[in-house]
Amino acid sequence: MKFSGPKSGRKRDRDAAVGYGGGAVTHPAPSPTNSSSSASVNSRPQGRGLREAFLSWLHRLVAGRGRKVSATEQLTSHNIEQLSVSSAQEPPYGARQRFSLRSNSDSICSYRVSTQSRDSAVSKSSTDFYFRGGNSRRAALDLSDGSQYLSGAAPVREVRSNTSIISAYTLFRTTHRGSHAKIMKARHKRTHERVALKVYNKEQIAAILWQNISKEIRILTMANGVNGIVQMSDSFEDDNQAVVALEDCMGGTLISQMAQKGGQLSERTCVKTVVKPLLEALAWFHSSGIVLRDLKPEHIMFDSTGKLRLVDFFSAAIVGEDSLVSREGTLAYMAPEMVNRPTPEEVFNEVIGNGLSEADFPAYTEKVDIWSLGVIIFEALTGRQPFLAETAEDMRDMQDKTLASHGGLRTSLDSIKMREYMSPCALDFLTSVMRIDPDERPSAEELLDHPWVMSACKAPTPTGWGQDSTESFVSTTTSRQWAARVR
Ligand SMILES: Nc1ncnc2c1ncn2[C@@H]1O[C@H](COP(=O)(O)OP(=O)(O)OP(=O)(O)O)[C@@H](O)[C@H]1O
Repeated sequence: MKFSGPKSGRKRDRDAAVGYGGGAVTHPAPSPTNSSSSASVNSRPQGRGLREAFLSWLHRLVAGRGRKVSATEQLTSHNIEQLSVSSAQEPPYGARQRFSLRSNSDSICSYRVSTQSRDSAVSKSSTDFYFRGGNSRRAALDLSDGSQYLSGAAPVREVRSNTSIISAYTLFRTTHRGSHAKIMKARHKRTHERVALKVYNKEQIAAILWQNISKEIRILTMANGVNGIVQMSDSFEDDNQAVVALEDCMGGTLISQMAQKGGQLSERTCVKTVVKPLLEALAWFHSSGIVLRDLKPEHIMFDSTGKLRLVDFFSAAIVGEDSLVSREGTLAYMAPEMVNRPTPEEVFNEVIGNGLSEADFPAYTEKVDIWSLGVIIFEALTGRQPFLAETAEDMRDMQDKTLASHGGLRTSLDSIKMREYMSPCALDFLTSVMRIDPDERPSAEELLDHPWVMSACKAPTPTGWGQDSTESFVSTTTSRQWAARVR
């Protein structure tokens, strides 16, 4: 398989986000021959075609959204396997078919079904079922674990009219046009609360990524009350648009804070205002099975009191639901194991076209976020991005060369005349984080105990942005002791 390389992360601008190129995925109309199956389906009325039973079940499943479906209508992944395998019109591996189905539902779900073909030599294969309900809504259903839907455990969101959320606000002002959404500042008419409305126009997003919007809303719902994560006060989604009302992070991004401090942060300020709260937020995400995949300074914001708030979970993955195989994020902050990955569209096309399953691609882990954290801290302390390249190949080369060279990161610091400004303890922190081998990177939880973090947080310095100091510091606990503990 050959995949196109990501865009460069050199320029600090919104276009640097990569991995979302390509057009919308098309969903062909169902072929009548697909329905000619001879397999039987358990728990379904006699005499009904498999395809009709399947359609009916899917329809009810989506329409019910979390309501219990009666036992006679249940069609398990085992049945789907039979349906796929016994298809009359067998594609090369027997188990791959695509259905385009109609549904009146306005629910949002996009799921893949992994099937196993008994008749083919391929042990794993995937089938993607796509729904197009109402106005070309795309949704697909994960039948591999239909139980969560059948039992009513699926998250059910209130669906309201677009105007009801928008009309609650006034004084709109667009402040950012991103790759997926527009950010508008506004004020709530009744409470006078200032919000940042994130407005997605689905026409401008590849259909294969629509599910990411619902996922972002879900993650924001999960993060309710969690420190270090932007708080959502309202959300709305329909066929064409999604709007999320977020707390307004009036302190700006890490980039703007660095700019105000002359381009870089002192170590103490960096640890207290960025590293520690970021590690705490990451520890929460990772223990909740969420991998961010697009951690960068533009997504690190601050509220009016200077408290860190992470934003933008469009590219995040939920472990166990999403496969961690495709390339996401921004090249400059991408972990080495992520850089040469295929885009989501490329993975999708491989699955549909070549009989591969997503499970055939090697998966990465939450350690991709730990790498990004290292790059961000390096940048916050030095004002420079440690790795800059135009292409994925160059980036991998640079990561390897920098870290494998004698002196590693120290050499990079020498080259930008920064070594004298970084304490040995800070350098030790960065060196332990920026490892080519993800297994060698400590977890967020472990990093919270790193002497650099511990000692800076004990020191009696101002909280928030307050008065900054240019002083660097060395911890009393040796980094070696910490390293021995986490190994
Ligand atoms: N809650 C918020 N309060 C204030 N500003 C925000 C908020 N959320 C986002 N922003 C601003 O909007 C920018 C883009 O937000 P976000 O990354 O969520 O959207 P996006 O469409 O994914 O943009 P991009 O493609 O640039 O990443 C942020 O970098 C920040 O400057």
